[in-house]
Amino acid sequence: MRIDVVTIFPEYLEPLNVSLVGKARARGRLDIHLHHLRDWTTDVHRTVDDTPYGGGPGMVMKPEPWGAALDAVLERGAEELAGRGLGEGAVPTLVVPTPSGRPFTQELAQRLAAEPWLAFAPARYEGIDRRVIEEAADRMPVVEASIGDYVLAGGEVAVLVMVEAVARLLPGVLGNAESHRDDSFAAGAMADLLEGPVYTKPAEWRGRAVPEVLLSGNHGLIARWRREQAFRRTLAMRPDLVGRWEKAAFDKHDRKA
Ligand SMILES: COC(=O)c1ccnc(N)c1
Repeated sequence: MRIDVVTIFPEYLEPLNVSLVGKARARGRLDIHLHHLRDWTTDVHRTVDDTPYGGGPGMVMKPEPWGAALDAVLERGAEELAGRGLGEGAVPTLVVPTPSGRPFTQELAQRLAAEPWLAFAPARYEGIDRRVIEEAADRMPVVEASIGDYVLAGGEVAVLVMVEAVARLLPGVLGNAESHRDDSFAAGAMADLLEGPVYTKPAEWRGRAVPEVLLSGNHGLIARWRREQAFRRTLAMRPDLVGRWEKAAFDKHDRKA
């Protein structure tokens, strides 16, 4: 997967060089290119923002630098991907992190993980001039996504979240290929349930023993206990998900009947 990020704070994305994402890059699973938005400004002050039409607080990111930056991203990326035989005229899916976007969920992460090329447009200030997103949508898929109901100073932190959530789903990135099978929110038997408690050695620690069932070696009992624990945790922490899970479980049973 190729990932391009256009930003005025490339240093914010340094964490993409370490740990899981860093290893994926070193193994050639991920090819990440950072682009400094100010490289596409034309004035001596390298200005990327201006006052909002219609008045109001803060500043808005100007369309010209973004338009030129996205042109360059598409040109360079298409050349590189064509060189790898990934179809002439390939375009990225443009991901715009914004508090006014659709929820960034495990399902959306799975969808993005299936794409060969993603481009991220993190905004600062009050956001990017709307015409940039509209013009981009004329030439590539655009996904505006929020990582939660809160506002950040800039979208770069959301890019880190989204890239990590996507990268860990790429083949060969997580050590144990099954690791994300039972993730919270993953598809499959634990779909829509939160992950239950996990334990490791020692069997007793500060007077607290690991639940007996996990030491039993009875995989059927262990699987049932884990599902029950996941359901309890979901009921406690995210009762809103229980309805979805019950429906999915019912539909599955109903289909069998
Ligand atoms: C500037 O970007 C944000 O504030 C942002 C981006 C994505 N998700 C959010 N919840 C906020």
